[in-house]
Amino acid sequence: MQLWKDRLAAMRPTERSAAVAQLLRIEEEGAFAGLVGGSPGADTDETAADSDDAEEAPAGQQQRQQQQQGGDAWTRGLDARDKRAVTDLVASVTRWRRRLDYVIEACSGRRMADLDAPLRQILRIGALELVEQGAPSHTVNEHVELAKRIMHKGSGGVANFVLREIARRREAGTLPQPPPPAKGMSREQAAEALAVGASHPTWLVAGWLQQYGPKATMELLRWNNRKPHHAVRLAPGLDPAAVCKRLQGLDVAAQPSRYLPREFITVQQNMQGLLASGLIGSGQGQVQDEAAGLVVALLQPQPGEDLLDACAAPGGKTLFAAARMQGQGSVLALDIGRSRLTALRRMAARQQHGRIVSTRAADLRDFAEMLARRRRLAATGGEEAQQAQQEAEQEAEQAQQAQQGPSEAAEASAAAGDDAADSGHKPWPTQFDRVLLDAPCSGTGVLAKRADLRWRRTPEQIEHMASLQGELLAAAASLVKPGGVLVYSTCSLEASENQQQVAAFLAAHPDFAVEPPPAEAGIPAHCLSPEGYLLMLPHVHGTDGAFAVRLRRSGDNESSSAAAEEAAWPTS
Ligand SMILES: C[S@@+](CC[C@H](N)C(=O)[O-])C[C@H]1O[C@@H](n2cnc3c(N)ncnc32)[C@H](O)[C@@H]1O
Repeated sequence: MQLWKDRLAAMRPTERSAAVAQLLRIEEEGAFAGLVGGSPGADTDETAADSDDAEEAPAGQQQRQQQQQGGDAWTRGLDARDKRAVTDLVASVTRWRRRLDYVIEACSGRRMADLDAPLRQILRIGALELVEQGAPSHTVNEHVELAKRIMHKGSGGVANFVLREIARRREAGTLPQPPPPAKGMSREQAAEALAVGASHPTWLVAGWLQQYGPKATMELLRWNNRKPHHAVRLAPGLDPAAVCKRLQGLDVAAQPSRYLPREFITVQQNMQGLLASGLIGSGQGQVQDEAAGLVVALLQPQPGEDLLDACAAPGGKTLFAAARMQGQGSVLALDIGRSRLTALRRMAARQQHGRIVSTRAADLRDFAEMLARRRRLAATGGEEAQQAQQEAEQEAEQAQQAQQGPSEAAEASAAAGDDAADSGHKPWPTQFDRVLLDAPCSGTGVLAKRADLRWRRTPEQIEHMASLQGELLAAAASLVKPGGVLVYSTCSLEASENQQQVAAFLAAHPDFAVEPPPAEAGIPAHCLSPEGYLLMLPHVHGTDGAFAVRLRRSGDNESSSAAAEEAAWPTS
């Protein structure tokens, strides 16, 4: 183990030392910038709690597990308020990292890459406090001490020199500023200038400049650097106005959502007060962005229908859909991530949806292939059809046993007060009335909440995701009944993951057509693009970014459906 790790673990933690530890985890282990030592489900302002979006990094999962097991040495002894301060500090440093590095490099004449990793984090924290938060110059002493304790005297000397120089230049009004974009710059130069100033990767800004233009890009960059606000979906039957009134009494600035006023509220500030109110802890409210809610509104699940949520975990949309179905029908929540489905089942039971929600851990492509085979067998009639039916029943039972240990089954059953534990036994249909494909994506629409994501994404990943999305979309389409509805959604702002996916899908699936949402779906007109897509832009709508399209499968064109299915899933 590196020396600094031992030293960090041995010292009595402070907010700054804990922040250094977490920043190192993000930089070296790919952890995400949120939730330092908090309890799961009680995430505060800067967490991934409601960005039911981009996948959770394995390191992030490890971190959650560690926290569930009582936290780690680096936060031991810090109370909940301190931990939230650490979370905020980590998020701010992560968000402003590129700009802070620019200032540090300009003031020190050294490249960040040449400094040791812990010293980089200390300098970033110090620079943030001095440059962005107006901390008094004498706080430099504390950073110097921290550098000496975690590393050695020499590191303290570097911290002293660099941070004093930043403080001096701040007093003199000569802090180095990244050059703003100017006339005559090439597009690449303008992207670079904007990206350094707003602390984003250049390639991302260059793409947005091309797709959205300079004005919208600058607004989006500003949005991503603001402290995010959150929305909460309320349990059915709760009156948003009454809940907001109660919260206002607790000094929580809350109001009914302007997009989903009957089910959501927004919380502008004081998330701590919200958590203290017990609304989330009691299961009466779930942190969920309004844009995610609108995706479900676009899907319009109806009581009594069979619904497949094809990429369901962690389950925010599954549970909202189940709430809309009022306990009637069935919701199959499928995801490749088995452990995240366990959490989803617990939440479903807690929110009284255990009766209609069942889960399945599988790759959607394999699952679609399996059901296509079952349909083919069933279509042959006779013995083979019976075999298909038996297979379905056995399979559902096995899945139930594999996924639900006895204690969990009992818990779900008790919490739901019904036969929740048996709900998974019903064989799934081979095609569904409605299918939601909330695809794995780059998550570029949630960068305000996921400060680390902007540094983790690469153009190659987006290319890879786009190709996966195309495959998942074809698989999901095969699971839609003739006449049924397919909603494809992402929390990405990239055309390659959104509009271009739809265009490619429609070209390969003539039995599907875009269906603009009917008035009853309640989607405000200004949230829809001219093509009828749901398009939530953070800087325009004040929500997470989201894209969704509602596609209707024709009911009378069986041959083209079958042809498309055959093309997607060869029978061999
Ligand atoms: C955007 S997240 C879904 C968020 C979820 N709909 C919600 O609202 O809480 C995408 C999900 O797709 C899952 N996934 C990725 N590849 C998959 C595959 N091949 N088959 C099934 N699920 C997959 C990931 O595990 C992740 O949970």
